[in-house]
Amino acid sequence: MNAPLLELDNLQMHFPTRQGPLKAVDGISLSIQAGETLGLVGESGCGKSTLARALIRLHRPTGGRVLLDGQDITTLSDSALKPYRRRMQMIFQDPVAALNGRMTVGELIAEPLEIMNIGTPATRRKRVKDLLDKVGLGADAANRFPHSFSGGQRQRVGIARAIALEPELVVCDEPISALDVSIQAQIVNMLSDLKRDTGLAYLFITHDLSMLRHIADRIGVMYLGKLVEIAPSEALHVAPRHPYTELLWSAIPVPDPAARRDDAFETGEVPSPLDIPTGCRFHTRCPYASPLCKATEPPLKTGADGHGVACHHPLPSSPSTAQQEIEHA
Ligand SMILES: Nc1ncnc2c1ncn2[C@@H]1O[C@H](COP(=O)(O)OP(=O)(O)OP(=O)(O)O)[C@@H](O)[C@H]1O
Repeated sequence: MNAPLLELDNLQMHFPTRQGPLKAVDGISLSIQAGETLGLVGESGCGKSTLARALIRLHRPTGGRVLLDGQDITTLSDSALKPYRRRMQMIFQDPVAALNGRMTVGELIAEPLEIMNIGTPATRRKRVKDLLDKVGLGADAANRFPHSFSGGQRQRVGIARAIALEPELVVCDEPISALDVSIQAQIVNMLSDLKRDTGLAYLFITHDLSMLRHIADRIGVMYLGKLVEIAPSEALHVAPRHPYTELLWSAIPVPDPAARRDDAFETGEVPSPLDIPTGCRFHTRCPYASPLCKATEPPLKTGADGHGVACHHPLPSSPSTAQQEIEHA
């Protein structure tokens, strides 16, 4: 396997609060290969956005390392980061909301090029036109203001701006969750086409697990600031090994009521990241928890098949394996 495009080594992002450190990201190691789509899932508040922001250095991590192409960028100053910034971009839920409403779409898309001193005004105008074309907006969109656009069109503007500098990694933080269902598929297909055409990699954060199955090469599952499972997308859907992943999957709506799975177990409350349980942080909600789980945090162990799980009592990797395990017991 090639050296990863991006590598996180025990990354931490703790926020100081009056009640003590809030451990939003609490020691995550993972890598993203060039051209790969890594999906990231987990309940609200588990630290997905914080991880995304720390890895593209919108936050300065409080511990661990971020390596881009082997270069340690964890603590680089803003000026030293500049050449790395163009290689990693982010798409937000409503990217235009955060931008200057007085700028035209053309100005918004050209802005990253200007900041990086790329091209002349004329070549930038040409590039904006090409980018608008690429995201399915006509060239006349350049002179309009984003607030006059629909949600789907605004997301296209956000994507054009994100890809203006030809990044190698784009972090997509819930890019479709605010859009009508009919528009969601168009945006996802466009992102897939861009990946096919340019070979860029995505970190894709979403609550839409069924969609992720189709677009992600691998999926990571986060719980209370930790990565509890990571595996090739299909393996994670067909044979999740962490009880928390099983819980997430059991919550996916099934179209055919007759095929609906029983609720795996009562979900209970997610503990506060200000007061993380001892041992395995999922043990307070886990039906399989043993005294070991309460006492000792399980490390993430990855098998030869690339399936990693952090659990003392992982679920069997497939029904046949389960049978073998029973036979050998
Ligand atoms: N700047 C900050 N200061 C203090 N706490 C923060 C800050 N940013 C995030 N948090 C806290 O960190 C935790 C993780 O938040 P984060 O937004 O990363 O979760 P998330 O998994 O992305 O949630 P969602 O799916 O709702 O977007 C939450 O408890 C949140 O309140």
